[in-house]
Amino acid sequence: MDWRAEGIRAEGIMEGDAVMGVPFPEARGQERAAYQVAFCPYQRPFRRPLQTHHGLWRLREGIWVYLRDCQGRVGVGEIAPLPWFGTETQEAALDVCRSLGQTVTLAQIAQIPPDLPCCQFGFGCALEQLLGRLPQSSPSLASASICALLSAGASALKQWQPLWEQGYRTFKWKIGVTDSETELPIFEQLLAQLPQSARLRLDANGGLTQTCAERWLAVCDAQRSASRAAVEYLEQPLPAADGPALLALARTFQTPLALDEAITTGRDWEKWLAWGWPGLFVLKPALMGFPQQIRDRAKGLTSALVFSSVFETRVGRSAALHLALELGHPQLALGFGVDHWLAESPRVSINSSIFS
Ligand SMILES: O=C(O)CCC(=O)c1ccccc1C(=O)O
Ligand SMILES: [Mg+2]
Repeated sequence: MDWRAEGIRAEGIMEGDAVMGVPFPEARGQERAAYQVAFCPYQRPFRRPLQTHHGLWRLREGIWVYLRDCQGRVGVGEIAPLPWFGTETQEAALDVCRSLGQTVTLAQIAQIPPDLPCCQFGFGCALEQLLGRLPQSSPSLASASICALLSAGASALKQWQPLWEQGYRTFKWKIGVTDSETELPIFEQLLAQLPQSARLRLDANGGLTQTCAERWLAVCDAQRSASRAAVEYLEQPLPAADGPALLALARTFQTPLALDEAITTGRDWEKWLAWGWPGLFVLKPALMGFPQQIRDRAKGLTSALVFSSVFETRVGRSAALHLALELGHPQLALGFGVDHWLAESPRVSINSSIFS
């Protein structure tokens, strides 16, 4: 994969802001600036494998990207691929990093193509941090503004209380992992246990059939009128490709729906907007390309955006949370309560020896 050649050729057309103006408005006039570049792949195991409709996930892999300019200003970003959401693989991202020499220009970064959205995010965040557009420090957030991810199945019944005591008020529970005969009774137990002020998000990861989704939503609607803890929404009940069926469900039931797997690319995003999707949009910044594109895409949608983690380390998390605070609605908990799932975050250090 040699997109670098493209980037170098493209430098000729970098005078105007046709290309540069979009991803990095702060850097106008610096199109030819070259940055020293370094990268560091990491691996981070799950304490327990994460179970979703897509299967078991045991190891989070990604890459930290470092840039340094001629004044010694440094920025760091994270590439955290999620191929089962349609992004590039870790290997493809490593190919991109390895294909670079010791320096990269702004023009080359701006030319990373949309089929490498995690690379766009990683390099884009590193550059924005260096330019002062994204802060270097992580935001600190109260647990009440974060949604904590519970284990699938009956383990959730024992898991929510300690998290409640830590201040979490919104929880997410994966469904469509086993059959609904097993999951529905656990769901009803969970709702009965949770304090009335708690909110529960369900995430099927596209794993329900039409009939099953209707059953789940009928139960969710009934629970809403029973003034129990509320189901805030059901995320991606049907496969991403079932557009018309998803729209019909959203229009039939009271319980809101959220799109996740269905909106992984910019083009999907446009399509669902054009269809007039009445529900919520899950936005996983680390999968969504350049930070500036994320800002553009979020415009006018604030109250419908649910920001969500992809188990990135503190580098990507910090950038994603800054974007969430900038673009999201304060009443919608951020889907970043996932740290209890992973082994301690690998250490990230920035010092000169990173740059050869
Ligand atoms: O969104 C959240 O609250 C937690 C994060 C989460 O569920 C998730 C994390 C990694 C990959 C996919 C998903 C998902 O929403 O399906
Ligand atoms: Mg989801």
